[in-house]
Amino acid sequence: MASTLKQTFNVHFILNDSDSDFLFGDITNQNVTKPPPPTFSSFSHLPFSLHALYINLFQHKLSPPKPFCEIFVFCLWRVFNMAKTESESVSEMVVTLESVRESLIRQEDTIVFSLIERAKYPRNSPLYDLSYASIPGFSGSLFQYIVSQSENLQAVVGRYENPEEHPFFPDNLPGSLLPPHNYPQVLHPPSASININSTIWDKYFNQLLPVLVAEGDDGNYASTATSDLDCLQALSRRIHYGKYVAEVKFREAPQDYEPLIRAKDSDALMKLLTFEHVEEMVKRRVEKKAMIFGQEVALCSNGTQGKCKIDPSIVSKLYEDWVMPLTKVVEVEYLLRRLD
Ligand SMILES: C=C(O[C@@H]1C=C(C(=O)O)C=C[C@H]1O)C(=O)O
Repeated sequence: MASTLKQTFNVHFILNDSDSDFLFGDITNQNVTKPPPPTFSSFSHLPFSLHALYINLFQHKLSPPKPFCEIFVFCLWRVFNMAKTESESVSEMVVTLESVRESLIRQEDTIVFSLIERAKYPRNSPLYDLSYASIPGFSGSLFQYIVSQSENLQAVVGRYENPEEHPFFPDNLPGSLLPPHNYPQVLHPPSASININSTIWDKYFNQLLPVLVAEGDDGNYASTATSDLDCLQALSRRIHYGKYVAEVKFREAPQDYEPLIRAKDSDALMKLLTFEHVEEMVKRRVEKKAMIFGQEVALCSNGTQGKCKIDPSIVSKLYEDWVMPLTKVVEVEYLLRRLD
């Protein structure tokens, strides 16, 4: 289905409002019918009724004067170009299993780099200690304070308008002050309520940090907090991207998913959306990335070759134990709402 849509978008020119309504409607409409191919009459809005004149000339077998031909060709070129640009921006909205997997692969880089950065600092536990900092008007750890303040600022500048982003402190966030951006409407709207950041937070601090960083306190709390937040946001974006994965899987096989969704059979949905061989590749690839991105780079041999800034097996374990399982939890949650 998705590849059919992609082909459709790539060949069809948007020439008037009703055509573009048709295309934008396609994204959420499962009963896609093929749009009519562009015909000569599609160019009827050419300036100065050129097309009517041209048809008359053709019908009467007259040959138009040369400058007229040139203007006509120029106008045609403009219309084709406008149509092409618009058609390309529409095709960007087309998501396929291949394109979402490419995005997940790119997000691995962000996650691995952010973990390497966090490992630069020791644990710095006062940052997370509820009794360490007393901030007037705020009850919580220094880290919670930094995250909630950062999210407030990010909300004002539009971060959470993007359906790929999910805040850790969603309550009482201010709205965006920016003009709205036209994000592609790919997801089924009820999925906006899915946010498993509290689970991600818990696993990050209780399972990942203890094995990723060394014990100790170097006082760099603000920098450490920035690194933690980078990791958490990258992990959150990756895991909630499961919404997009679920949407394309649903679109590609609604006949398989619909009965399970209606039966609210979470276990069967989980089984249907799981691809073990893909998960195996993901684990091996992130381990390799951690090894390559984290290696010491020296111009001449100084004994640090082969040394790695983080243990690559931690990253593959992280993916195996909770990044992929949580992504699939998001996928199931999404599918359970898909027919609402
Ligand atoms: C994300 C997908 O769904 C599942 C989750 C995966 C993951 O989190 O990397 C990989 C394969 C699938 O079992 C996918 O099919 O690509």
